[in-house]
Amino acid sequence: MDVVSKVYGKGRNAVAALREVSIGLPRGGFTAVMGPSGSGKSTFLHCAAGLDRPTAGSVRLGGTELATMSETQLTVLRRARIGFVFQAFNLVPSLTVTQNITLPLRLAGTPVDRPWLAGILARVGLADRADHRPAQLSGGQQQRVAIARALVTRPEVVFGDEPTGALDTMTARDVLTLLRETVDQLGQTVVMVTHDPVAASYADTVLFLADGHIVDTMAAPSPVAVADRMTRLGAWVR
Ligand SMILES: Nc1ncnc2c1ncn2[C@@H]1O[C@H](COP(=O)(O)OP(=O)(O)OP(=O)(O)O)[C@@H](O)[C@H]1O
Repeated sequence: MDVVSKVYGKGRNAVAALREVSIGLPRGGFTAVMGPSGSGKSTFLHCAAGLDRPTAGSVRLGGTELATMSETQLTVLRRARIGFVFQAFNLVPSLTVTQNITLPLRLAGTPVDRPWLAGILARVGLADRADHRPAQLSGGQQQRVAIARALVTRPEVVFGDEPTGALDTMTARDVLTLLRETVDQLGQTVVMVTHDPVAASYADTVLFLADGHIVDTMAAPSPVAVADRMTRLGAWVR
């Protein structure tokens, strides 16, 4: 990402959500994005993932420039090369676990690689739930389905927007451990927005945003160090 700016609205109502942000996210790394409310985290994620286009600047995935792509081109690129995990699991209630996981492949017209699918089901611990429907699963299991769905296309990057935001502490830990394993064992690149210093501590690097700028990065983050940095950003001052 090079000198990326994003302005919402026009004239006197214009809000600069990102201000000339330049950053490279390492392939095969786990990056967490933190910052106070309104600092631009979601905007950063949306621009990096091709869900939204920046007002100015360059966003690249591998060698592909995203900033100038049409909506249709972005849709095709997202389907083929990016995985998403959101706070709300966004599963289709009428489909089984397997059908939910393979939905991105069907949308892209890509055949299902059965051994890869079986491996993913095993990795997320749902091999014995393959024919269940989402309503028959716990919240943590549903988020595991969403992670499996994000991984099934072998995306270059998995983007998470508060992926553990709807989960209790223990279940959140399982999901974070799973994301960590995809990085360590599959070489997956993961970028995750979170409010939770413990969640951020599972990442290799934390980016801190404030007022549309990246104001700091932290390697090998501990929950305490992340919480301390957030406090100094005024994130939790009431
Ligand atoms: N669609 C939009 N139209 C106008 N302003 C927007 C829009 N989306 C975001 N903003 C503004 O841009 C700024 C950054 O918003 P963003 O959602 O990226 O922050 P955030 O760090 O993700 O916040 P939070 O932690 O509260 O989710 C905020 O001032 C917000 O009000």
